[in-house]
Amino acid sequence: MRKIDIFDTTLRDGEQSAGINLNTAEKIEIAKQLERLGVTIIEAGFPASSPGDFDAVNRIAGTVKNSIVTGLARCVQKDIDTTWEAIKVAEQPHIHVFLATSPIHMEYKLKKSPEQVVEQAVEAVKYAKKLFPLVQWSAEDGFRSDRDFLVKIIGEVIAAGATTINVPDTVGYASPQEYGELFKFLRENVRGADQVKFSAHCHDDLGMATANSIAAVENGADQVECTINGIGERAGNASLEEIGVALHIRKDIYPFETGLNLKEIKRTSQLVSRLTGVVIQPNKAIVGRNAFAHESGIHQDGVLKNPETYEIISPALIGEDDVPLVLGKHSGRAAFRDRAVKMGYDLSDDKLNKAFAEFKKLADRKKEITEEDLVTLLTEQQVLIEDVALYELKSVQVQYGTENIPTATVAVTTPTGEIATSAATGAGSVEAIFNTLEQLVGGTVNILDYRVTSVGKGRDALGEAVINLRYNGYTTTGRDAAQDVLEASAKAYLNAINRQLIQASIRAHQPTV
Ligand SMILES: CC(=O)SCCNC(=O)CCNC(=O)[C@H](O)C(C)(C)COP(=O)(O)OP(=O)(O)OC[C@H]1O[C@@H](n2cnc3c(N)ncnc32)[C@H](O)[C@@H]1OP(=O)(O)O
Ligand SMILES: CC(C)C(=O)C(=O)O
Repeated sequence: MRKIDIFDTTLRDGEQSAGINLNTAEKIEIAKQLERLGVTIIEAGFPASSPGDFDAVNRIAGTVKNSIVTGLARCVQKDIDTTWEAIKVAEQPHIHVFLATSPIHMEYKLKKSPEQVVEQAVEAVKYAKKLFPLVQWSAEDGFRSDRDFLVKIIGEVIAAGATTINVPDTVGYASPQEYGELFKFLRENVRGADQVKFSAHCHDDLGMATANSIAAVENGADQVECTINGIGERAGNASLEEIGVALHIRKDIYPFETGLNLKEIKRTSQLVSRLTGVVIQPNKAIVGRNAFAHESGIHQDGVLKNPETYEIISPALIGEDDVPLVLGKHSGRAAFRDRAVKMGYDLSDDKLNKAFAEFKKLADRKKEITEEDLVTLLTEQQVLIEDVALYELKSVQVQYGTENIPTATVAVTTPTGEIATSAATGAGSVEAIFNTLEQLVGGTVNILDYRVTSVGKGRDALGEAVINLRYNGYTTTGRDAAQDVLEASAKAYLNAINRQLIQASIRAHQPTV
């Protein structure tokens, strides 16, 4: 099988994503994980761009042993010298020099003629080659460049000593067919093409980065440049996990070997997400939270009978634990029964059907059915429990003024059916309400977390309050929504207390599960 080198640029092009700024320690941690993942080359940064980038590239070059470490440089001596200072500690020093070749970049950005660009590229590669055994040269905006010009300049940089030629689709404009054809054309027409590696570097502006990278590989590229989770400038780069897994899963049509240790993918993806702060979209291929989550009844039924009915990738392939079937409003009896059995419940068909009917009602109201919800539903069917009396909010009133101490007066119906009223002050309106409710429910309540968010948009959006509290030695989360955030907060508080009452009753009746 033909070897395809994975050139990871998470730490360079990935860090060029708006809002990402990694420090040296974070970059080293990611680089070590990329090494475990088995990438061929790690582009650790752009050493001449800042002392921080220099330091990170230098430390990574001295740390990573099983992947080649490279740094980006413009075609200027100062950048190349700085990159050498950063990279020379590496076992196989590698540099990535680039210069734009498209008419628009040459005329407006570089303000140079095509002849001057050829000269600058050749000089830079010759200079770099005196220092580095491995020199990659990139024709920035290569896809939008004139093909004859590409043939000429690439031929000349190969003669000058380049060992890899990268032809990026810098602005994500190519289609898979066009990008593939470009590689075929260059392989067939560039002088010295057989002496170098060709590399693909795709951006995802039109959502085609992965497809374009694979088209390049099919047409002669030996290396693909990509990032973890597809992060990168603008819409991002081709995503490493998509390329690696696609080539593996479809090796029937892609007979290529990447050398990646696919089991490290999930861990790498989560590390990058955590350190960059870039949340992975739930439906992101391969690494999204929902990538292996079957929610609908017909799919779940099929997967239970044979996972391959709906699963082309096993979660274990990328190092992900078994993903339990998601129980939601589209789930069917088969998935519900499967979960009940896995949780240790042994219900008759009749009881299971009753629990399932309750589950469907709840799923219509709630986005996510938690394990705790299921315990409640299933235990209610397993044993008969008496109705649990709960607290109910009757009224809440707050006196607030910038010159006054906020005071809340709250009335509730207690589990014994009485109406109880109390009042208390607090540093703010919410604290005054919580202090009053604490008096009403009795005992000590510790608020562990409290958040208010708006549900929907606009002035009339509902406020949703979520509160996590500890009461009677147990922790529960309550939530509620109301037009007013103070009312929502009071209801969420009582909801959390009520859930404890329900849980206490269930615990008293629950079999060992
Ligand atoms: C497609 C890509 O992803 S390319 C990589 C993009 N990454 C980055 O730019 C991140 C790091 N960049 C930086 O920190 C800064 O831009 C620096 C340090 C590199 C340069 O900063 P400055 O000297 O202030 O220049 P500035 O960024 O304003 O402009 C870039 C200059 O480099 C020139 N240039 C651009 N690409 C190249 C190149 N490949 N080779 C040589 N010169 C280049 C531009 O023409 C411009 O020159 P000018 O000032 O004579 O017009
Ligand atoms: C420097 C080059 C390879 C680049 O990042 C691009 O063209 O997108």
